[in-house]
Amino acid sequence: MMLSVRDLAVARGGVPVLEGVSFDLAPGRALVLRGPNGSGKTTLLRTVAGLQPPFEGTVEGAGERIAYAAHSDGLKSMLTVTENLRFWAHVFGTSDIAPALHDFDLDTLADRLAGNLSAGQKRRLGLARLMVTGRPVWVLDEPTVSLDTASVALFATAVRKHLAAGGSALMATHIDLGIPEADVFDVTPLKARPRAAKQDEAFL
Ligand SMILES: Nc1ncnc2c1ncn2[C@@H]1O[C@H](COP(=O)(O)OP(=O)(O)OP(=O)(O)O)[C@@H](O)[C@H]1O
Repeated sequence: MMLSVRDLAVARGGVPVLEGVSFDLAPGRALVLRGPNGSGKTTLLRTVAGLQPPFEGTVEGAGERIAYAAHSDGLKSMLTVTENLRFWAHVFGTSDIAPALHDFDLDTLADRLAGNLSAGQKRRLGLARLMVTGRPVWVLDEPTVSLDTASVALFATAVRKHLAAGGSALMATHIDLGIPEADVFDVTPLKARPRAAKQDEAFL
């Protein structure tokens, strides 16, 4: 298994928002998280990615195998598209940025400063970064925000290529990604029951 989540409860500000979350993610599989605004999808993804500790339960197989892409694109605005990807390739110990440029239709933008890109172009670059990490588990929070229809299709193709290569993906999204083979996990029934906050987490 790439990722095993067992009886996980996740919290914001020390208050649990979801509990009893269990799922497995196998190589080559994608899992789409669904649930209304504020239901805890972002909190769950951040916990799985190791950015905050579980309130209860366990996450196995995460850590260094995860590439996490959140709402903010994390781009260096004073570097070009190519320089951004080279930077991330260096950080993650990989070298080939050509497939990432190509698959996200960034070839014609390669020499533009990231800061001068449109919102959707920035998002494409942020997602292209996932490819150069070389990491097997992609954890994506609303990956298609700002993307037009054609770019959503590019993204879906890139995810499928990643799955075909034995990678896996965990994604929160409100739209249909065009990846019909993905499994769906609705967090709505897992809303945490009210209980006392854990004081020692209030400072995280
Ligand atoms: N610092 C905080 N302290 C307490 N509660 C918080 C804090 N930050 C966020 N929350 C609450 O935690 C809940 C879960 O938020 P989260 O961002 O995980 O939801 P989401 O499912 O990703 O929502 P969306 O679909 O709107 O992105 C929300 O009700 C939110 O208001």
